[in-house]
Amino acid sequence: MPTLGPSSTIPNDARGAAIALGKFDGVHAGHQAVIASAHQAAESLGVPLGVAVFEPHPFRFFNPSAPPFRLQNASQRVRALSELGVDDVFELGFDAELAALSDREFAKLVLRDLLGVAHVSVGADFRFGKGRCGDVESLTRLGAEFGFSVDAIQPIGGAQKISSTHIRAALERGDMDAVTDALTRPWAIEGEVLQGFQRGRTLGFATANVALGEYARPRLGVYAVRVDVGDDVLLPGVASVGVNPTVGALPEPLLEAHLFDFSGDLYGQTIEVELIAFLRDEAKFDSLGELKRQMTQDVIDARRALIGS
Ligand SMILES: Cc1cc2nc3c(=O)[nH]c(=O)nc-3n(C[C@H](O)[C@H](O)[C@H](O)COP(=O)(O)O)c2cc1C
Ligand SMILES: Nc1ncnc2c1ncn2[C@@H]1O[C@H](COP(=O)(O)OP(=O)(O)O)[C@@H](O)[C@H]1O
Repeated sequence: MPTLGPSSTIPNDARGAAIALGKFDGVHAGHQAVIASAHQAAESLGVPLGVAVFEPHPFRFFNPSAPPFRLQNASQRVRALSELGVDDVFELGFDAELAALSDREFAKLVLRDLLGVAHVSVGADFRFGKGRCGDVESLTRLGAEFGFSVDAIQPIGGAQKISSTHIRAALERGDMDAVTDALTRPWAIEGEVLQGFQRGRTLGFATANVALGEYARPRLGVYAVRVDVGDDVLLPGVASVGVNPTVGALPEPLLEAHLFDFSGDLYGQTIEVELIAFLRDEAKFDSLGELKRQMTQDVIDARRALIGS
């Protein structure tokens, strides 16, 4: 999907929506509350429901060499938003031109001229415009000037407020129950299956390898997983997220998923791997025989962890 800029145009029937505006990386329970507020406005105004997101993530734009941190790729976000009943997702290209707009210019050029919004819902701590100059108060004032209503939604989750930062911290601890609760769905890595060193099949555990790319790094180790190999059926399996110290460490952690009771060819296909439960930390074994013994045990542990999940 091409990203939109202040000089883009959108189809006429997509204009005039009630939108939720933000980064929405993860589409977690807190984001869902903001989108529900826009949904209500869309229904009462009789207009489409839209979500406007920034792509790339503004943090990435300002910190090009920061470590990977994303909870979702752009197509996972679009799918999660469609499941909430969102009619249109507007990806606003976050570049030097957009970053330089003042809060008033953003409201005028993007919200009024480009999208023609009827309503905007944001999180209460939403900031926008050059140097984060705009906030809910200025957005509300600009809405009155440019003809849209504004709602700001307080964070949900009480003292332990649900946030992308809190989810990333839970991923680093391997606390997949906390991650799944906050996201309202398991965390999943989507990517193309790459060629590895072909050692897996000789060990008796063929593994479909997916690069982590822009995804946040979860705790390194072994997980019980469910894998969508492209037909919306979830296949059970066990996966390692690690650098494989036993066979000579990789420069970057890699996701390797072994699917139970499966023997197809997945190279080049896009698969989505849901990390359901953390089983153990990655270890360096003295021999391939010991690694293989542990992997056999991992399969048993993963099968058990997947029962009832
Ligand atoms: C369930 C599972 C657990 C694994 N645990 C470890 C581990 O603890 N230490 C390690 O060095 N590699 C571990 N690995 C990675 C293997 O070293 C790797 O899959 C194997 O070398 C095949 O690599 P290849 O796909 O590049 O051929 C694990 C892999 C799987 C599927
Ligand atoms: N049960 C399975 N789980 C995962 N991948 C499998 C399975 N059966 C066959 N495959 C295929 O085998 C490939 C992995 O084989 P492997 O020997 O581990 O090589 P690689 O080093 O490329 O990971 C996968 O990418 C997939 O195409």
